[in-house]
Amino acid sequence: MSQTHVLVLNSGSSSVKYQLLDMRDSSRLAVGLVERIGEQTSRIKHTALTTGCTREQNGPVADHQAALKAVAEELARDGLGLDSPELAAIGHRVVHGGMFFSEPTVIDDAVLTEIERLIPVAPLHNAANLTGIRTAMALRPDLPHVAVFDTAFHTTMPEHAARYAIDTKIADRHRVRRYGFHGTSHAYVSRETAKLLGKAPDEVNVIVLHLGNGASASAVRGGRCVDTSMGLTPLEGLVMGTRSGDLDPAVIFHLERVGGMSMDEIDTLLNKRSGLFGLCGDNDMREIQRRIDEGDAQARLAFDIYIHRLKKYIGAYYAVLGRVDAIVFTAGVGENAAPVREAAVMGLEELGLAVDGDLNGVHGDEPRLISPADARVAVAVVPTDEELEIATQTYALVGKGNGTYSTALA
Ligand SMILES: Nc1ncnc2c1ncn2[C@@H]1O[C@H](COP(=O)(O)OP(=O)(O)O)[C@@H](O)[C@H]1O
Ligand SMILES: CC(=O)OP(=O)(O)O
Ligand SMILES: [Mg+2]
Repeated sequence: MSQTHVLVLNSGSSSVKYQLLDMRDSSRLAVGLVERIGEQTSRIKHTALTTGCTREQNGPVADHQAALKAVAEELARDGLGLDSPELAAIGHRVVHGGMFFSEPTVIDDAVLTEIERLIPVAPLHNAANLTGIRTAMALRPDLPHVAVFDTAFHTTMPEHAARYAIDTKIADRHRVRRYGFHGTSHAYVSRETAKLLGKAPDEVNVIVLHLGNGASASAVRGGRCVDTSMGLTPLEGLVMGTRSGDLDPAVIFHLERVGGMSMDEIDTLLNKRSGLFGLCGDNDMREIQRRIDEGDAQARLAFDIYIHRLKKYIGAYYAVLGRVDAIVFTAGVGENAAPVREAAVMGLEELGLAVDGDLNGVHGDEPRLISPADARVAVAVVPTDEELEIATQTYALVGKGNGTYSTALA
């Protein structure tokens, strides 16, 4: 039997998203999500596209290892288990790849060690990624497991965008630089945007706004990333669901010296109790919009701070690129929250940016333009598909192309 299936695992800090695809036509055979891992209220939602059947289970899932076992069981119930002879490879999203990985990479011991070494600079993500990989490798040690790194797409950033203005020797010794994240999404969405404009990726300059729970912006010139808003860790840049994004680094000294907080407490504050959640007690944009509609001033201010930061990055990346062909919104907030899109470009008409109210209000799953027909710069909504991109890169690497596996560390 030919091996044409790829399983993609996207292990997040408290969730595992997965997709099984048949790479002959990139069709999805099964998709699912385990969320709120480690809590009493975990939920597993699994859909087999082969039968159209969806199952949901509620109840505690203790950790990522248990979550992976549950995923394997769900797939097996539909005859799509991990023991399938049709499985060609398993692709894993890995958030931090440091300086080493600019390409998808077959995972071996050296790669595992490097992903582990990077845990301190992606604390919410790399540990979960690693558990996902180890559990899946134990279930199918015979298959190639491929890591696709969030940082990879950003390795093209020029030094003047990637370096912080601190002592070069200290920065180099500790590998302190801007790496950027969500790269798989920025790569996929910028390419799809070129397609939507009827152009080749190397012909267009795009500002991608990936607004999910984590959020980042990138400036993409001719298909290559030239700047992005996340830095050494996924904390820098935009206001996010629970992360602060940019702040004066002296805030940290102040909270430690004057506020009496420990470094761990400040870390938790900035990563888990800041952003929209810290500002108004909610991190879900749907809830924030509902509260604004009811006249809630705290939710309104949180929204305004979120938009103000977003606008500053649009302006910054406009300046970095010089010429912008499209601004594109993606991920949970970007794809669904029309008021965010409208507010983000409001007042930027002089830059050629506007949204058409009717087009912006239409909900859909397809890439679409929301700018007026005569707009100088296209404004678009392009749903991201990190899992499809990971599957495509994984399948290409394992060989169906050149037949060789390579690791960036070899
Ligand atoms: N219909 C909607 N309207 C507004 N915001 C939404 C909607 N659906 C999802 N969101 C936002 O998207 C976020 C999740 O985005 P997603 O890209 O799935 O995040 P992640 O991959 O980081 O978990 C939610 O927290 C919520 O703020
Ligand atoms: C890197 C990052 O922030 O990822 P996520 O949005 O999945 O949390
Ligand atoms: Mg995401």
